[in-house]
Amino acid sequence: MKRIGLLGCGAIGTQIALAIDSGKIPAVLTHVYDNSKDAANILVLKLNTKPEIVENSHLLSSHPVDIVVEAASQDAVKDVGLSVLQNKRDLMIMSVGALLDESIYDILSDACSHFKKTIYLPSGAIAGLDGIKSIKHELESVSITTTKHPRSLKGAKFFETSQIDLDKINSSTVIFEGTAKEAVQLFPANINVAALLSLSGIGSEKTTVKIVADPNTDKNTHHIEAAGKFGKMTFTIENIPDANNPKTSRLAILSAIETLRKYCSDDIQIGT
Ligand SMILES: NC(=O)C1=CN([C@@H]2O[C@H](COP(=O)(O)OP(=O)(O)OC[C@H]3O[C@@H](n4cnc5c(N)ncnc54)[C@H](O)[C@@H]3O)[C@@H](O)[C@H]2O)C=CC1
Ligand SMILES: O=C([O-])CC(=O)C(=O)O
Repeated sequence: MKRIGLLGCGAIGTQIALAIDSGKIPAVLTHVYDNSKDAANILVLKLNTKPEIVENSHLLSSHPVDIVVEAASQDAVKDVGLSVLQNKRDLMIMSVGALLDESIYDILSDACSHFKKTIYLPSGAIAGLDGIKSIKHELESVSITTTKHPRSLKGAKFFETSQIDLDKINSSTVIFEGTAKEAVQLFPANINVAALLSLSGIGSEKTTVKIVADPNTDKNTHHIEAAGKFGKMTFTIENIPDANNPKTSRLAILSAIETLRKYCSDDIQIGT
């Protein structure tokens, strides 16, 4: 049975832990960490099989786990990613935006080959990455338009310098247009999907992002358009937001659970 260390006990981390506890993921959750001690304690209370709460994030991979699952923040990836691989553990990353920093990407990618370990990036809150990966050498343009309720965009770095007041938006409004690289820096908890799209396709400078605040939506919608020599692909994913964290879609949680289930099972593997 695989042993899992969990970094981040919020919306995604909690559902992953419950999926392990219920046997849906055939593994044991042995260690957890969250910057918020309360978040870690509340999670452990919900579990039948209690993991140990470690004192800092680096300690997760010093224990004999097979994989560390990051469901915390881009900073957490930058802080512990390398040490997880150096300790010869696999790593699953949800805060994929961190990898659009080329120096972080190169360090982690080199460490994977050096230590013979793998980083897993679940498809998160979107679908279609199998197709994008297959046609990446023939891709000419990729765009993603993400529409969320203003409450799901609150707290983003973007608003520290923008004049836009989310509380005053009363109809669907484009609040950001730019590259994926800019988007993940300005909206670190909202647009990791643009990082997944960039890494699967033509990179973060050529992948374009539009973010729309719509007070009349109750979904997190991602509309992707890709075109090139191969033809054209469009995907629209209308996600139900998580009840505890409206920034995060239910699909992101389920894709994390499915990626881990696959990692922990000897099974037929479907898809590219
Ligand atoms: N790849 C994808 O498609 C998606 C990725 N995400 C990303 O996944 C991550 C987790 O998402 P949620 O669980 O919804 O967030 P959340 O905000 O509900 O939970 C995050 C937890 O991590 C903790 N945390 C934050 N930084 C930390 C650090 N440096 N060290 C230790 N603990 C830390 C927080 O205290 C919090 O309890 C976020 O970065 C989010 O942006 C979310 C949705 C989709
Ligand atoms: O869950 C979503 O809809 C997308 C999201 O927050 C992200 O990509 O960071």
